[in-house]
Amino acid sequence: IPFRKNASRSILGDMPAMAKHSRETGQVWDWIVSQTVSLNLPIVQVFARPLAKPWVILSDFRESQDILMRRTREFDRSTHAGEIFQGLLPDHHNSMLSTAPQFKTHRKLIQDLMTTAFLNEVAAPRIYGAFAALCDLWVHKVRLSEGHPFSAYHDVERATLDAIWMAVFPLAQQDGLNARQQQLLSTIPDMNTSMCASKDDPVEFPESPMPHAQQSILTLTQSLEISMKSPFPRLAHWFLRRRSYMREARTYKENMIVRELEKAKLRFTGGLDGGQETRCAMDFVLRRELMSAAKEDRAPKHDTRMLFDELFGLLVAGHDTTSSTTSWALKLLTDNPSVQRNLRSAMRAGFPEANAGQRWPTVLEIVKARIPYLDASQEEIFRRSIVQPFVARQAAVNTVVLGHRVPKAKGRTGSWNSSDIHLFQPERWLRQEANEVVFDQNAGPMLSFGLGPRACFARRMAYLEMKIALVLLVWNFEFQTVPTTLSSYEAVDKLTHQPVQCYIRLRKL
Ligand code: HEM
Repeated sequence: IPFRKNASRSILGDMPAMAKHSRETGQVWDWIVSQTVSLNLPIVQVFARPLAKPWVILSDFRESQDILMRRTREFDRSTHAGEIFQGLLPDHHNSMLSTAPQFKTHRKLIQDLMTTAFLNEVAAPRIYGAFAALCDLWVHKVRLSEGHPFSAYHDVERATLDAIWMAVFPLAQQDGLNARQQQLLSTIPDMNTSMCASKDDPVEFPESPMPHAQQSILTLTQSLEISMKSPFPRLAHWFLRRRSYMREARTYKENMIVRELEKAKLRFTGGLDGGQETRCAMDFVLRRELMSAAKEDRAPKHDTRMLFDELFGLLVAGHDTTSSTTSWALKLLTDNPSVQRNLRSAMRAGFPEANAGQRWPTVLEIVKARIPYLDASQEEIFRRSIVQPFVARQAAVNTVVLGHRVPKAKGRTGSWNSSDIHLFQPERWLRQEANEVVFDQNAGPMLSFGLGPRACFARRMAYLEMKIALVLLVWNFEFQTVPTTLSSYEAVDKLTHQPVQCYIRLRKL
């Protein structure tokens, strides 16, 4: 398998080139992908760690699809990817190989969380509440910004953290982060925008302080950037965890889960058959443990490390990914006004009662909605944002694929035209069927959530969240163009692939 000749001359392999690129651009994964482009091959080797086996970079969708979905005995989740999370989440299934003895028990504990019952009845109303709070906040920002752009980055980060927090633990909407931010802005009469030299100058709003519990989750999540970028993830995270701010964040997080568990146990004192109000993911997980214990005739185990880490893992995996995706979505919609207009018209037609009543679509209407252009837009957002730019597997047995080109398998998935693959075009996910336009999820390749048994556990929740976010935001606001100095497509690789700039200029509709 070809590799960069310079890499083979040093014990550090490709590391110096990767580190230089990362220092200069803030990105890593585009350098790795660029190797397949410069060697003009779909399979190359990268020596990313000293004295370790190289990474094989495969940029052929069909081959990847085959490995992820069908060759699951030959390839398991990569140990290196697991090590990135191990320091922070040692007892989360994400850190484990599929063959690990505990993997199935962990998955069983959280299996109810992607059921339609949980998603539609518990997660959807809470996600809706979080994005409704974002819309309310932006009404204040429209008033205060007076047509000036502002960065949406922290607002989106707060909305997605609120959404996953409310889905995992009980948290009243008025205690959400954006509700607090809204309270703060409601007390400000104006932002003195007349002092700005130009209408294109961005406005900076004051931020309400982050509560300790939420700040601890952000601090701990951000710590993964260090393990993500290090050739020795476990060691790098071990050193980081010795720092006092990390120890403090961990203590806050642990105490918060202990408190929430105690409250949940009280909610469950009605016994197995009575009074079990399942209000959040924590309650679903506890109910599953009670059921397993009753079936196996043993006492329920509430305070296991497995339970702590699986719940905490939902917060970690659930906010950074959706926050980065929503930030990319705002940029793409801002820079593609015709898509934004088409999407809004499709929504107005798709929610006729809300349109006639001049009200927001309800959460139930959004969950039930089948609007091909909305589905296509969110699919295109996931395709174009690629917030996790790689899917990692390791060979579990000796296999022939790595050294040899394998003929392409023809599958149901279509293909993209390389001349327009970089464009944001929801239409690529639509096709004509008899007299109607339908959404076609197999129109072309996309690996944004991985594939196969170790694909994103919460893909259904992520789709639900993006659908609710798109409906509420595009229904309520027009995203107007922002100056080119505030709309670059530069990115930075942290835990996820994030835009450096996420400025918006809003008009309330
Ligand atoms: C736009 C949003 C999201 C994107 C793009 C995304 C993407 C991904 C990707 C690419 C993987 C690795 C898949 C593979 O190796 O085949 C993954 C795994 C995972 N994701 Fe997501 N994700 C998103 C949202 C979420 C949310 C909201 C949660 C939790 C509430 C979540 C929980 C997980 C978990 C637990 C895994 C590990 C699965 C395993 O190890 O088997 N993700 N995600």
